[in-house]
Amino acid sequence: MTERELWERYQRYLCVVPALDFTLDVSRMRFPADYLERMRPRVVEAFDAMEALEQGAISNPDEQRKVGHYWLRAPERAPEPALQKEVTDTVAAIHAFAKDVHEGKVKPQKAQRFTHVLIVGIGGSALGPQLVADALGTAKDPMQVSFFDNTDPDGFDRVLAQLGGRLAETLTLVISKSGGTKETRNGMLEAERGYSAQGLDFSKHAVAVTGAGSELDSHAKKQGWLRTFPMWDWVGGRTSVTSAVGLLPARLQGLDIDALLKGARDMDAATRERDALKNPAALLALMWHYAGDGRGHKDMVILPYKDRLLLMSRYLQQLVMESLGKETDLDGQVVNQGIAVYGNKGSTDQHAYVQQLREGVLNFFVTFIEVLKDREGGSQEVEPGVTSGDYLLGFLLGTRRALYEKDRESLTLTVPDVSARTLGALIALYERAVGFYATLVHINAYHQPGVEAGKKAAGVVLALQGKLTARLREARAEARTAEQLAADIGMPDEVETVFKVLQHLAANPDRGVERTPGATPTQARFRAK
Ligand SMILES: O=P(O)(O)OC[C@H]1O[C@H](O)[C@H](O)[C@@H](O)[C@@H]1O
Repeated sequence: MTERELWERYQRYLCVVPALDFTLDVSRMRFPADYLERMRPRVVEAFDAMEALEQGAISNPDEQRKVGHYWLRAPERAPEPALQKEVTDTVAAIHAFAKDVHEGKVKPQKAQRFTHVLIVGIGGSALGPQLVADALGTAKDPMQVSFFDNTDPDGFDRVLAQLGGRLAETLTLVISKSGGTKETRNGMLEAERGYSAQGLDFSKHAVAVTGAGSELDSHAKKQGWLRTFPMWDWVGGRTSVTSAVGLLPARLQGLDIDALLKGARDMDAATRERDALKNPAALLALMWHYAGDGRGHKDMVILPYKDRLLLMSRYLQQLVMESLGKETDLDGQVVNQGIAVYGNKGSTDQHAYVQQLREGVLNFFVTFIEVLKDREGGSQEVEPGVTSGDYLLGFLLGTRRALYEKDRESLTLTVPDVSARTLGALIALYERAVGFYATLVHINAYHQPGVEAGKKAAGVVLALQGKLTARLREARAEARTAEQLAADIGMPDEVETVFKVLQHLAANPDRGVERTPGATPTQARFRAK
């Protein structure tokens, strides 16, 4: 197509949300003229399914759960008055608690004021808070935020070392919907140890966000933590950023959570529109479907031209891949669905992988995110009449054109700024697009059965380690190979796992296992020290 024809196509398909100053441009997707018409029956089905979901249907059939994240931004739409009240009461409680913390009414054990927040969580209990904190945070925020989002010992040490003596002024939020996630439990225990090492009582610095009656809920109550905020079974982890999971950290950081909610609410309103061409979430889902033939054949590359949106791709990775990456469809047929998501930011990536995007394997489509506002205040000129921000736009348009010339398709989202309102809108847009896409390809977007397998297998490894260390203690000074030890504990077929566990224990001197090299690495001998 010529530039003129593209301009026509741009105007024809431009999807605008005036209330948010938001546009979605699909002109650089080469879908045929009749594509949207052909998809109409499935789109109608997707709109119907979404309406039923918002009205409180059991839209997550495997777990027999309602899916209510949209009610978090519009409590009046929740199907039961009790739910509405829980949502509004929780937002009010978050405001009141954060105010008390900022004013020093809720204060730490041995300092005047809380100045830091340490968030302990993983997956949906960390990615949303991380995105919001990084996108909207400033050096002037009343509280700075750090994260424990793994069970990496060195990761814990690094964050604690950065906090140093300021741990005394740090409020720790332990966030877990289920309240039983091991990485988060470990992070909590490691944080507790950090406070104790400084002569501080963890419970006087700790707040939980979790489901009522969970392990974490009971623990927090028993230990007399400062406070607990609720999570509900009708909010999925990866869509929980507009619940206490995302709102509490953001409000403590000093961010405008009402604007975040308003942005999401306005996008929700725009994405209830039943004309797909006027509904950015429906159009987005249709473009994903077109790009990957409804089979996820093309990866979604997220390229925000703004440093503050760097974590968007990581956030969307969970939202999209955990929702859409499914073995079976709603009828139990094996479909192995999904869309792979990756990305970082432009123009930085132009100096990294954009080479492959332009010339290499054609297995992707790009989503450009354009932010109109350059910065707070004015910009200097880096060349006569040209600012750094002009360069950023130039690189976006240049890369988009260079890709299009080589038949590489792209979508462009344009937003006015990176504000709480805009971020809320982007989050809501993708939540809804994922929901629509799931109906287009007939899968349940709201469960994650595949995640459990890895967790169970990890449990088996730790149980094996218990047997192994008991056996090593029994064998005392006698050094034995992994083969021998696997046979000793009655698990000869698990010899590789036995070897890996021994190798790890021996590499960490405090674990009491000594390794004597053998003719090959796997013939090494191990004994208790
Ligand atoms: O919030 P939690 O219950 O601790 O769960 C944290 C994460 O754990 C699991 O692995 C799920 O797959 C994620 O969807 C979830 O966000």
